[in-house]
Amino acid sequence: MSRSAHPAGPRHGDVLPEGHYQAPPADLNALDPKVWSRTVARNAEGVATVGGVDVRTLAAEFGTPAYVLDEADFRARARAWRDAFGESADVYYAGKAFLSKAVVRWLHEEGLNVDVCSSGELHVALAAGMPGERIALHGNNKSVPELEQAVKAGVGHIVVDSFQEIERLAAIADAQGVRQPVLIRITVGVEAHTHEFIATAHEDQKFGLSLSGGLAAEAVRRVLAEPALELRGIHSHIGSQIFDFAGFEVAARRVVGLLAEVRDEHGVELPEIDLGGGLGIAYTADDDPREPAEIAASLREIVRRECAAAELTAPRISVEPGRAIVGPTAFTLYEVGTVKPLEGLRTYVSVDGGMSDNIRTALYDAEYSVALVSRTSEAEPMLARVVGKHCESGDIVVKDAFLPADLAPGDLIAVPATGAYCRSMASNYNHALKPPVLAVADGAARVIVRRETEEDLLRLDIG
Ligand SMILES: Cc1ncc(COP(=O)(O)O)c(C=O)c1O
Ligand SMILES: N[C@@H](CCCC[NH3+])C(=O)O
Repeated sequence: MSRSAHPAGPRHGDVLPEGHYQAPPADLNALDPKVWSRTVARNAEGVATVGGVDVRTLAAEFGTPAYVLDEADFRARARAWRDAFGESADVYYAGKAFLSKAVVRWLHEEGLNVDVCSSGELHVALAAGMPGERIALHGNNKSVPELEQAVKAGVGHIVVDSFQEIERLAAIADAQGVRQPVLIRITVGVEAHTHEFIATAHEDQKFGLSLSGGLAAEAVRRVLAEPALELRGIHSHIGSQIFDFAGFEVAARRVVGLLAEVRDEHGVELPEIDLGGGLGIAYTADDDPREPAEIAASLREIVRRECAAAELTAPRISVEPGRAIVGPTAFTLYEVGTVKPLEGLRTYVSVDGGMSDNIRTALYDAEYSVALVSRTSEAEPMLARVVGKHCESGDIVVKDAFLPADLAPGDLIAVPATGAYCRSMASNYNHALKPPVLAVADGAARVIVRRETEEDLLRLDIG
């Protein structure tokens, strides 16, 4: 088909009534390594491949939509974080980004720990063989059973988030006859430059205990007074999808400041600080993330400098990257169902998934890119909006992106950088079936999380 297939669709250069859009890439067939996982390429027929398997084979064998995870890339990124922080630090992969048994096994093999924030995540981590001491538990409202399970599993530490939780956890640890290591989550008052829904260190939100309001210092007093709790350190997580490193710098400085106060008031030097996760990744070619080695070097230097100034022994550092490890390693593969040009606006490309497999665009106004992957095309760029099949006009996956003007039903398109917070935030809206996660490596693909079926839905519906 040629460009004339959709004569009414706007082209690059057309004046749009609202919003902005990314400039069309110089080559619509290129798969920019900035946003695609590392083994993605096109074969001689122009079909995109990942881990040596072409996407048409994946679609034929496993159906669409599907999350396609590049195992070699995942392992390489996990290793890069591990190596960057070395033996004197701990890397906890944030399971909320995406957790499955296969992923936990890879993390275990690559020497990383796991951070979980619910009994569901804890259960998966343990079921995959992650030792309890390499798991950390988070959450602003952990239930009593969740705390009991975590203490019983011997988790390495629990990050406490309220005075009530300190009491609750002390009672549980006491009843189980153990001394539970804990960190205290504090809010350092940093306004992280990210979407307000994913910033977590300002004062007016639900996480942590405020440093400036004195709640953090009071939490230290209360934990130290509990014989069943062992205060190991302080935790700060300032938000997510952050590129500006200044926030981490301020957070590290304030956390070390609290360690100095604790030493002065209680005569104890806490051995650990956890600076959380939150490092941004490239969703489009405009994003410029930092490498783990550079991040590790900056954090170490800030902590070293601040500790030297406060005459403290530098504590062990832990970090909790989620998105930065898994985000870039997967794409979502969709089949195009309908193509609807809207005169003077843009062309709506409907795919067989939508906000049920990627809520981030609707929730955070997130930017994504997209490409035609089942073939190449020499047609002109067409300004498109990739939408799902849900009963909601906000059901948008990619707001503005250029696709070839000959795009047609049956073509496969893929949205890169969907490894984090897409499957883990997927829903059954409109009774959509959650897509499978396929792990691809060395020329072979396997299902690591299977597609939901209608029987799964009916099994839950016992009415
Ligand atoms: C406490 C904590 N640690 C780590 C993370 C992981 O963040 P990210 O996936 O942005 O690295 C989060 C989520 O933002 C979090 O709340
Ligand atoms: N789920 C969010 C980030 C929040 C991370 C958890 N604290 C996202 O998709 O960007």
